[in-house]
Amino acid sequence: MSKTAYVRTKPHLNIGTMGHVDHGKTTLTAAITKVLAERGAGTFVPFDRIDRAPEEAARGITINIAHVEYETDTRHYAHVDMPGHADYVKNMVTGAAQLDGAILVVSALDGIMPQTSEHVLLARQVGVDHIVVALNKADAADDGEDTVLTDLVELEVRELLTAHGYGGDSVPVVRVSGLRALEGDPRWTASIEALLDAVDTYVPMPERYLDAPFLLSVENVLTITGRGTVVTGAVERGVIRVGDRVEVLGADVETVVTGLETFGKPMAEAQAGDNVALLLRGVARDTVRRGHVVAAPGSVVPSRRFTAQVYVLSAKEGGRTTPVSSGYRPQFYIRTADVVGDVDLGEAAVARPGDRVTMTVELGREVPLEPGLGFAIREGGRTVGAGTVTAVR
Ligand SMILES: Nc1nc2c(ncn2[C@@H]2O[C@H](COP(=O)(O)OP(=O)(O)OP(=O)(O)O)[C@@H](O)[C@H]2O)c(=O)[nH]1
Ligand SMILES: [Mg+2]
Repeated sequence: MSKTAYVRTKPHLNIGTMGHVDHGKTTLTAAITKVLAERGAGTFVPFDRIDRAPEEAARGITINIAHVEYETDTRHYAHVDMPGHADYVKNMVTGAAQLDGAILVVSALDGIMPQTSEHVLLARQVGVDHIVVALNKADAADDGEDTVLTDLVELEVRELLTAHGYGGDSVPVVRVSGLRALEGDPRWTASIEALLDAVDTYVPMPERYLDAPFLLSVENVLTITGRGTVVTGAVERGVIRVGDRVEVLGADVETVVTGLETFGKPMAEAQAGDNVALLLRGVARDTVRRGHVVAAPGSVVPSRRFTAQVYVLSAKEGGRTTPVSSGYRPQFYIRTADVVGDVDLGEAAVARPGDRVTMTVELGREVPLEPGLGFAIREGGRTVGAGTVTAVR
């Protein structure tokens, strides 16, 4: 079996759709691949191939993050379609951690809903610097030439983005219909073209740290029968080649990368920003888990204790209604890891919803940490805080 190798002809970026449940993220993702496939740049991925886990098909919602790839005239994109449902925000957090830009999908019929705001807040926290808005369902929002309702939703979205430091006045807001574009209606396929142009021009090519030692946070682990254990994720920094030695932090094994693929295409070398699958020599499937980190041997020292600047979400933002104090033990979502941690608030002693505080955290296990790293704090299935590491102890 020989597969066509991946050829890097254009800059590669990671983007994704986020937003409230049922606002049309998956439909829009399918529509984007359809419009580009008709341009001759990629393969159409129908809705039911994006939402493909059996539980998803049954419930009709996106649970796991789905990846698709496509190309515009100037760029190659890996696109993650993130879940909108509140229970699955944790997947959204780890998906967003690797995004260079995001398409915020807002239904023009419904306007801003709880996960619209939550996703914008989390995106800011995990370092997504550029958002383009797709005001979806524009086909159904207004009658005829009257766009009063959609105009109001647009204003509301711009305000929300400004409130989270995104410069809402300059963010592109494109009125689209994923559904009508999928059906081939030329007015609405044009709206998808306009959205893609906005992404191409508004989301800048990020700086890639190619000279740094290799690091990838494991998003998924799979077994390829007869070949071994494969881990997937986005390369955070550095370069990796077939034959390179790596260590898996968390599993405490050192091994060799014996295969490298991106979207099913073999590659000899992957670099920061690429979405890849790494075949690891002689590693048992159950020793590696999501949240482990694959890195150049000896290049990172994992730790447990850190100091952070944290924003405690207000009740209105879906956070707690009561303050937290030292001894609080929520879950910390760091890169793709999900680890329990003990909070020490020092002299402040308590933090109320809506407060910005400094805290020291003692994690339940060691993970690679560094100043500037963003994370989310969750408890009982909801996000209660978002922070940035300021010092590692
Ligand atoms: N009228 C209209 N309906 C749409 C449009 N886009 C999506 N829908 C409908 O809205 C519903 C939800 O669409 P999805 O694409 O599954 O929404 P989602 O945001 O991916 O939902 P989750 O992944 O569960 O958060 C479906 O019934 C779609 O057919 C659109 O542009 N116009
Ligand atoms: Mg979906």
